Amino acid sequence: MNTLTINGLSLTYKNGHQAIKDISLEIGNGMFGLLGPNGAGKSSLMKTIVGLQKPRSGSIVFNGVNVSENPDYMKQNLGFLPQDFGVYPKVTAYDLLEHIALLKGIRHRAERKTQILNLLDKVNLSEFRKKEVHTFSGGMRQRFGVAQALLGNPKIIIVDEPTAGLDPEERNRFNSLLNDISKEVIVILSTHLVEDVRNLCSEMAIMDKGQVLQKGHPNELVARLENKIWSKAIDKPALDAYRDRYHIISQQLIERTLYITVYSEEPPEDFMAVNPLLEHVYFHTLTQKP
Ligand SMILES: Nc1ncnc2c1ncn2[C@@H]1O[C@H](COP(=O)(O)OP(=O)(O)OP(=O)(O)O)[C@@H](O)[C@H]1O
Repeated sequence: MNTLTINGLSLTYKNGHQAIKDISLEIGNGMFGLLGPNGAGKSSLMKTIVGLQKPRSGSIVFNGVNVSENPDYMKQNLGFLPQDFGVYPKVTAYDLLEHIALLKGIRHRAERKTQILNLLDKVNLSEFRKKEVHTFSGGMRQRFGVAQALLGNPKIIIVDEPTAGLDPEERNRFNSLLNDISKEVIVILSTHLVEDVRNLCSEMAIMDKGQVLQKGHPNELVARLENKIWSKAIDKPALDAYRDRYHIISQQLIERTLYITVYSEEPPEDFMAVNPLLEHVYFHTLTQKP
């Protein structure tokens, strides 16, 4: 079992912006979802975990090793799948993996070859190993990204917004691949897609404005909202009046009718009861007054 323990972590950028505020998390094997809107601080947290930037205070301990004091240990055990690689070189999938394997310090030629062929098989790209990576579709690129992240048998894999730009079929295939690899390693998935966290993660945290506002098991967080979520179709001009009276967690136009969803411990008059979902947990958390 791998463990990542983050304790009282804070990070302030040079311009004085505090992107991480006193975060503590305990993460074990399996998929951990880090959910939050744009600018919440997810990337800042992940970059700090992998050692790309130093925290102002607090500690990150991976398998008993303090990451700030011993950054090499994290590097040796890390697989990182960024949102986008930017430029895809005109080299074949096999050759690019070979290059990355060398950078990761896999020196033994036969071992490199075995790992690369196994990984290409795992991500379903064996038949495309001689194709140049820049010709790959979005889904193929993401699967290639997983293969490079898995080179060197990492114990912790960090994945930043992995399904952005994938079509539904590619997204399902990619998600099931992540699910398979997360059994024996820590996979941290940073995303603003509630659905991906619901489908994949056994533990999660919701971040906003540099803070962790909520954490736990998705099903348990959903269960806490049982009998507290209500919905109603309203006339748009009445929205402000409802806002004054109720804790509106989201609003949605469905076939030109405006529906509001509210959080209330007591049944509000003329509202429909709604079965809580993880998206209600997310919106309720983000709209709670401090
Ligand atoms: N190098 C930097 N210097 C100053 N401020 C920064 C820097 N990087 C990020 N920030 C700010 O820190 C906050 C958190 O940014 P971060 O990229 O961590 O959020 P995020 O949750 O990953 O968002 P996104 O999903 O848009 O990537 C934002 O307000 C951002 O503008």
